[in-house]
Amino acid sequence: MSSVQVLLSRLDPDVPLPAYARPGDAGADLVTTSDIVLEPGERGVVGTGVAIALPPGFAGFVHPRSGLAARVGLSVVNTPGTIDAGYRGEIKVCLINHDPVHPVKLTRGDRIAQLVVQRVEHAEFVEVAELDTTERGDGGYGSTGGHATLGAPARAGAGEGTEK
Ligand SMILES: O=c1ccn([C@H]2C[C@H](O)[C@@H](COP(=O)(O)OP(=O)(O)OP(=O)(O)O)O2)c(=O)[nH]1
Ligand SMILES: [Mg+2]
Repeated sequence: MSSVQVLLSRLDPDVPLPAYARPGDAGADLVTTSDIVLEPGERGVVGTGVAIALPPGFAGFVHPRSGLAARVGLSVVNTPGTIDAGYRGEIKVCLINHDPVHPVKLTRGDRIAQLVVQRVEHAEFVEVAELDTTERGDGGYGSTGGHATLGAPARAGAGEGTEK
């Protein structure tokens, strides 16, 4: 995998730097600098202890970790969070507990999200009178079918999805 050098400043010297867990991983894990308990449905912004200087033409995207999402319902409210190349502040993560029943307890140093660094383009928006015709046209939001349907309202206290 190609790599790009990203300058980093540690704002909290005692927490681990973002790191790729395995060779070839797309995301470098980010840690929380604070202990936090999120009640069901609650969100909270945590620091990661680092600031970065992405080169022009790159952006960072803060994604949830799938293991935490599946095991405890932890996600990122604005997933993926966008880190602009010009941003020099601390990378923060707006976490949310999607579990309907259990609180999520996080401890300083826990890996809570992952940063994906990608090349991005700036669009040059060119206004025209009419756009070209395509097979999809203006069909969206389930126009190709295959979407789920609503079931009966959930029981109070139900917390676990059922695998069928
Ligand atoms: O998960 C995130 C998302 C954003 N940011 C920082 C870096 C980013 O460059 C800046 C602005 O993010 P964004 O543009 O998404 O937020 P906004 O609400 O549009 O703020 P602004 O008006 O400052 O652009 O906030 C984070 O630290 N973590
Ligand atoms: Mg913005």
